[in-house]
Formats: sequence, structure tokens, C-alpha cells
Amino acid sequence: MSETMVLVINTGSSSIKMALVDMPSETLLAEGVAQRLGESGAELTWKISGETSHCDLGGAEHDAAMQQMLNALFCRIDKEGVAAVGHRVVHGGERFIKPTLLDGSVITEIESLSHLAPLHNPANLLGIRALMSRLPDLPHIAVFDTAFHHAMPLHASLYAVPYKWYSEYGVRRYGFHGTSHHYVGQQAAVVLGREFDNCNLITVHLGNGCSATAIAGGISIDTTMGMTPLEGLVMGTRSGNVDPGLHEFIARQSGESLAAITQTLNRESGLLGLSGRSNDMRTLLDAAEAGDERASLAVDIFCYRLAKSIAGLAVALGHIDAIAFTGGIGEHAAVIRARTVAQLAILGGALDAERNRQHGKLSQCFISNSEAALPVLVIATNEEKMIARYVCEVLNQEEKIT
Ligand SMILES: Nc1ncnc2c1ncn2[C@@H]1O[C@H](COP(=O)(O)OP(=O)(O)O)[C@@H](O)[C@H]1O
Ligand SMILES: CC(=O)OP(=O)(O)O
Ligand SMILES: [Mg+2]
Repeated sequence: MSETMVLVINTGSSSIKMALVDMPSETLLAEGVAQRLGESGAELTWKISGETSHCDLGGAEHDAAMQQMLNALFCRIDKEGVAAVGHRVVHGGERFIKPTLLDGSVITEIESLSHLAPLHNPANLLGIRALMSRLPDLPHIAVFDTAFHHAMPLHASLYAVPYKWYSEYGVRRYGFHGTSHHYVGQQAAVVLGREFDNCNLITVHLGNGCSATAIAGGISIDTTMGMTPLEGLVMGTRSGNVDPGLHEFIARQSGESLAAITQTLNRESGLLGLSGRSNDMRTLLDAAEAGDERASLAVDIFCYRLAKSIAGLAVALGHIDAIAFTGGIGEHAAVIRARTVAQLAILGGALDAERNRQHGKLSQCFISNSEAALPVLVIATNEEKMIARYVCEVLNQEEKIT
């Protein structure tokens, strides 16, 4: 394909990432990150043409941060060169199993899935509407977190509930963070010197939302998130798995509605709920180091539940070629990787302490001990680059059709 620029927006539960990607070279011409949204430490960083700028967002939520980011971006880039916009959309339901050109009916359908991804689809739609109004003449393409998981076998995607809940209401596991798991899986195969389609991998995405995926034959065959991004691992503000009897029990105890309890499990649980302090792993590791017992307990539970889930995914694969850590925590928190892998001796996991500690300083992906049976890698995710790739695939197909 000819040189073209793709603008990408990735709205997560605690961050907004934007990138202007030159394709097909995949050069990042501009990168913006607004993080710790909704907290007093909310901040925005832009890297444009090699220059970095930084500003305090004063506790901004998604909407305010997005407007500020777009103003900063459009002051500095030439809109004329942009060929298309790629939007991360977290829940694509049963219908959206590949990147899709956005129009009114697609937007309505994404909106109808908002109750299944309340921390994400509404924020994704904010970005879609803001960019469609600023760049109305360009193609806008939605790339869904759920798409990479769409071929999960039924034994992994169905819950053991009455089958008609699946056939009549679409109750099933979808999985999320698919764009990141796909990108990191492909990168891990490159590092291993193997074909992606011939690798058995566990990719572990640890950001504000956390999930792990078993990949075989180039597809996701099981993952820890489910019908909503609430299932699975302990996360920043999400509980992950709880006893299905919990809702009724708490409703009886506290008189709260089911919706209020779900809201608590989404927004006030996980690391935040356990520590009573923060959803941010940096804050908790500092607090634990300073002797805060609840922060320490939150970190212990996070690592134990993660190790247990990775061991569970091993069942899906039989043989594991590598485990790859990614996401803000996976890439930067050596102590979390160390404490998790220390609980995976049953799979042959053993880290090289120095490689693990130095990761980031040396651009070295392997952090496992050379003698260990289980190779462990750290791979920086790049959902924005992956979204730009998917967008170009759609543009190329459209070109072929017309
Ligand atoms: N150096 C670090 N050490 C420990 N945790 C870190 C570090 N840098 C980022 N993190 C953690 O990564 C998480 C955010 O990850 P990220 O992937 O950026 O989030 P999002 O899910 O919003 O995209 C936060 O919990 C943050 O504390
Ligand atoms: C799906 C999900 O949890 O995304 P994020 O980690 O960006 O919140
Ligand atoms: Mg994210």
C-alpha cells in the first residue's frame, strides 16, 4: 500500500492513548497518553516529532481529558495527511468479529453493548463521536477487543448454565484485550524465532484491566475475561471472579440493588477495594514497601490469583512455548512478575533475578533463568500499532472492492 497516516484512539478504563501512525512503516509520528484519569494524579504526556510535553490534568475524567488531548493534537499535526481513524472498541458482542467501518447503525449497536462493558464502551463512544465530528470526511474504523477471541472453542466460551441462556440471550464468554494479546503473541513468536501459527503461548496483559490468554495455532483458545471485562483476574478497580452467590448475599445484607453491587464490583473492588488506597500498582508497591499491610495484602492476592489463572490456562495448551508479560504492570513491575512466576514452579517457571530487574534498561525480552523449563518474556504491547494494521487491512480491502 502507499504511504498513509492513521490516527488511532485507544480509550481504556483509566487512560486514553492516541497515536498518529505512519503506515506501512509503523513509525509513531505522535503519541499521547492521558493516565490515572479520575484521580488527583491524572496527567497527559505528548510526544510529537521527538519533542515531549507534559501537563497535569487536575483529576480530569475521560471526557475532559479527551477534549484537551484532541485540542493539543490538532494544533500540532497536519489533518490533511490523515487517511483514516482507528478506534478501539472493547465489546463487539456476537456481531463484530472483525474491524468494521463505523456508521450510524454500527454505533447504535456498540451503544447497545454498553451495559456489558460499562467502563469501556461509553468511553469508546465518546472518542468515536468527538473524532467523527472533527474529521467527518474520513473513514472511521472500529477495532474490537473481543474479535481476537471470537473463535474460542465452545468448551471455553460457554458457562455451565442452562443452554438456552446462550441460545436465547447470548450468554457466553467473549474475552477482551484481544488486540493486545494478538500483537504481543505475534511479537513473542518473533522473539522465539517461531511461526506465530505454530506457537503455544500465554500472554498476560496487566494494565488497569488485567487478562491472560492461551494462544495456539494463531488464535485465542481460552482467556480469563468473560461475558464482561469483570471476570477473571484481580484488576485495578474490578474484583475479577467472585462466588456467583455474592450478589444475592450482599443485596440481603445491605439492601443495595443488583446494579449498585455490580457497580461496586467494577469500580470499587480489586486493588482499590482491598487496599482502600488506590487502583494504581505504583502507589500500592510504594505503600507496601512503607509497611501498609492492606496494600501488601492486595498485591499478594493479585499475584496469587494471577499465578493460579496462568496455571489454569496451561491446561488449554498442554505444552507452553512461552509466557509473555505486557501492559503497564506487566512491562514495568519486576516485583509482580517475580512474585507471580515464583508461584509457577509447577510449570517450570524460574526467573533470572537480574534480567527481570534490569528489564526496560536492557532491551532484553527473556527474563527466565536459562536453565528454566518455561521461557518467560516481557513484551511491550502496542495496541495503537496493531489497530493501525487492522485499519490498513480494511482500507486495502475497500480499495480492492472499488
Ligand atoms: N513502573 C511501574 N511500576 C509498577 N506499576 C506500574 C509502573 N508503570 C505503570 N504501572 C501500572 O500500570 C497500570 C496501568 O497500566 P496501563 O496498561 O497503562 O493501563 P490501561 O489499562 O489504562 O491501559 C497501573 O496500575 C500502573 O500503576
Ligand atoms: C478491557 C479492559 O479491561 O481494558 P483496560 O485494561 O484498557 O481497562
Ligand atoms: Mg489498556
